[in-house]
Amino acid sequence: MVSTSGDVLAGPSILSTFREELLPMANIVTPNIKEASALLGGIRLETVADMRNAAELLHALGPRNVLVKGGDLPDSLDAVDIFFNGEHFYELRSSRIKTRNTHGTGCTLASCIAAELAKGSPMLTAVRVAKRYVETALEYSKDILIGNGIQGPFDHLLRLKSGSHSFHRKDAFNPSDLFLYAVTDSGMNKKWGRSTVDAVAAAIQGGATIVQLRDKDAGTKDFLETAKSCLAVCRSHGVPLLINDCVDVALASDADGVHVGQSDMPATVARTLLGPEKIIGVSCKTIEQAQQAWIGGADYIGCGGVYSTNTKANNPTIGLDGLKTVCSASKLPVVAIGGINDSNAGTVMEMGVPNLKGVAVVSALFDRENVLAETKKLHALLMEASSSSSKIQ
Ligand SMILES: Cc1ncc(COP(=O)(O)OP(=O)(O)O)c(N)n1
Ligand SMILES: Cc1ncsc1CCOP(=O)(O)O
Repeated sequence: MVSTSGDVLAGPSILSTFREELLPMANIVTPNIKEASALLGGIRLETVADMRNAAELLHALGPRNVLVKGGDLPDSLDAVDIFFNGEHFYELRSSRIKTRNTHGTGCTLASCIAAELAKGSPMLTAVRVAKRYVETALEYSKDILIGNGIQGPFDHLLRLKSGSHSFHRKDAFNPSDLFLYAVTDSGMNKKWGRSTVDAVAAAIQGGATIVQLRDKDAGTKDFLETAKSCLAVCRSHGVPLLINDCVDVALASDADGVHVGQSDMPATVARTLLGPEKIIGVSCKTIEQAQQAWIGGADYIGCGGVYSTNTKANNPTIGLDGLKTVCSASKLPVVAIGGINDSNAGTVMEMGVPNLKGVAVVSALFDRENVLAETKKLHALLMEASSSSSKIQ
């Protein structure tokens, strides 16, 4: 209806047909901000909260799912889209790519969603994969010069040209992926009678935005097998998978990166082994450790334990004050960890401290009977908390 360049492609005369005939038939509708506003009688859409409201109002017009695209949202560093399936909201973030070559992104996104659905993907997965494709294609073609218009087209054939066989793979770390960080525990999953792979699939389905495979008991061979199986699940959903501690397993499985602690391989050595594109996270409790992680080439820090936990023995807590201190001084994005669950995640996120991008949780997701339901609950709560702290990070 309204292109990325602002051109009106469908005038007001057909708005009522859109609303009354097309939307009730649609499986998903994917308006940008201007289109959502036009469909809703010209309402103002200026914040993520406005986008959630618009998604709900559009859903009431009949489509089964709504994706309000926030690429044009003023003042946001990331591109934030709101997905609503009538039950839950999902805030899907991606890095804003500086380029004039954005012509056709909306059509491409919708076509890619349709193609993923045809392949049998669930709707949220299809949307995530499509977003990742568009983001990767924009990055790939951001500098091409073609034609004379203000906006250039982007290049859909990157996969063939770059020789890459997996465009789901992350080539650059996106800090917004730290929003809901699921850290597995094989003991907990075994206790509840499920495999790590099934648990990871359920967490992703529930809204986990990054996964870490943490298994303190497995031998290298079994750990590698589990990593490969989980990687297949994560890649098909466009969610990064990191390996706890074991750089060799990360390398052998081609996972997206590692998370290392203070007594593990130093970040600088891990970076040399893994190369520039893999993600490296480092556990930090102090400003000095955070500084060192940055110097060592880490991408993010895990800060905690914030609250006490039974998941990790002999791990002194730093509390909310310790978290704030490290976050404020950190040059890297931060994820809070330790004793975080649905009773305190809101408090952590509502603090709105600089650099804090999300929470990492083990037992609140995996020491539970229903991983899917727990992840959905925590995701909804984090969404609420981050929008009520009215931060667009
Ligand atoms: C995201 C995140 N933050 C911190 C940790 C803890 O890592 P570490 O200090 O290496 O302790 P173990 O997990 O190895 O027991 C983490 N795993 N993830
Ligand atoms: C691995 C780790 N590092 C610091 S606290 C912690 C455990 C977090 O587990 P839980 O989320 O169950 O408290």
